[in-house]
Amino acid sequence: MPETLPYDALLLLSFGGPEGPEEVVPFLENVTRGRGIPPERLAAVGEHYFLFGGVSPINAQCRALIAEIERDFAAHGLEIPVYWGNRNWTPYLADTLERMAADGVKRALVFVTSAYSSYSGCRQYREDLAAAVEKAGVADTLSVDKIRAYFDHPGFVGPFAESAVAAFEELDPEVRERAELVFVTHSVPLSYSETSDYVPQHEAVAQLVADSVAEHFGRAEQPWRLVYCSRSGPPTQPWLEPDVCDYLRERAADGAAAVVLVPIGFVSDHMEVIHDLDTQAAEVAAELGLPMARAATPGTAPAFVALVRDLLIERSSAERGEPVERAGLSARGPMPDVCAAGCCPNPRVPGKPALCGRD
Ligand SMILES: CC1=C(CCC(=O)O)c2cc3nc(cc4[nH]c(cc5[nH]c(cc1n2)c(C)c5CCC(=O)O)c(CCC(=O)O)c4C)C(CCC(=O)O)=C3C
Ligand SMILES: [Fe+2]
Repeated sequence: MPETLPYDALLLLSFGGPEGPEEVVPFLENVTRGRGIPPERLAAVGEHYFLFGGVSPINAQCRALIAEIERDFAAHGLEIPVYWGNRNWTPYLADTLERMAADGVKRALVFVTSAYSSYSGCRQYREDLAAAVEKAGVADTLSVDKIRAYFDHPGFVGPFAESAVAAFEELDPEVRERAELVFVTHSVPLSYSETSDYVPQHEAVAQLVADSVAEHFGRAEQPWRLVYCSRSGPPTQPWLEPDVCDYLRERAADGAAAVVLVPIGFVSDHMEVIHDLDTQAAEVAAELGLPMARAATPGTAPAFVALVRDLLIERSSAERGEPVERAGLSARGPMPDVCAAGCCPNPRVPGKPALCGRD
């Protein structure tokens, strides 16, 4: 597998989620340990999972993506094995690292199922990698690098551009022309967004997708708005706003004709998408009599699967000291291979060891 040297494995690293009712509470305990989430919020989020039989969609989505990555690698003659580990549920990252070391893996490249920079989407994964390498006792035998943030890669933006157009086309032709384009991502505390490019990166993706929509429908310009879902934390702590449901109420009051929601914050239909958008926001829109369509996430779109291969080859070439072409559609990307010292900090837990960064 010369194209992927010096790497001898790819590790898909994700969030993890429960796969049965009895797993919901222990999963939430893993996620929120030491994070000061109010008990009411925790109970409410538990209910979101119970509404879906206690099963998060995320693990099945990771399995499906890995199956497609393996097929894509084989079709392109890449023989590198693909492993899977999660931060918050089985298969736990530390267990996977232990198995990789036992299999003889020496240097792995990590693909995280989060496209943007922020504490939650980047450094927290790198801190968990540091902790898991320690826990697995593989620090001396197995090293890991992390693939850069890929928010503006054509393999991520392209599927959203297509699905946004498809969502407009789902709407009644009567309202399609006047439908408003609304991008949705996961809210984070302002203390995270102020210390990362989280918002400008989303704005860059939103503009690219809006440009594609405008071009497809032959419009001079397609206005858009970025809104947020899944706020948690105590009410006293400021988070990114507006919330998607509040925004829908505001737009309906102003006489909006229809909305197209594009969940650019999510690589697949996570709980936030199937609950906060398809259940909660859809309910609010129905009450308001506001027609709503929701664009698909990349999931296992061929372009997104190919993105993983492209980023693996990009990073492998870079590590071999070869010149590389880096795909990136915005002025904000491509991001550096190795995170800058002190990037994406969590002001509440400073100084935790993290891998894959200059610090
Ligand atoms: C930016 C971001 C992403 C995107 C980047 C990425 O993909 O990693 C993300 C992903 C996800 N978040 C997820 C689930 C949860 N996140 C929580 C809590 C929090 N998320 C935060 C941010 C983010 N989260 C933050 C700032 C908190 C507060 C606590 C803290 O400061 O860390 C809680 C606790 C309860 C609650 O308060 O909601 C849960 C259950 C799932 C699984 C979904 C599924 O099952 O399909 C996924 C993919
Ligand atoms: Fe989250």
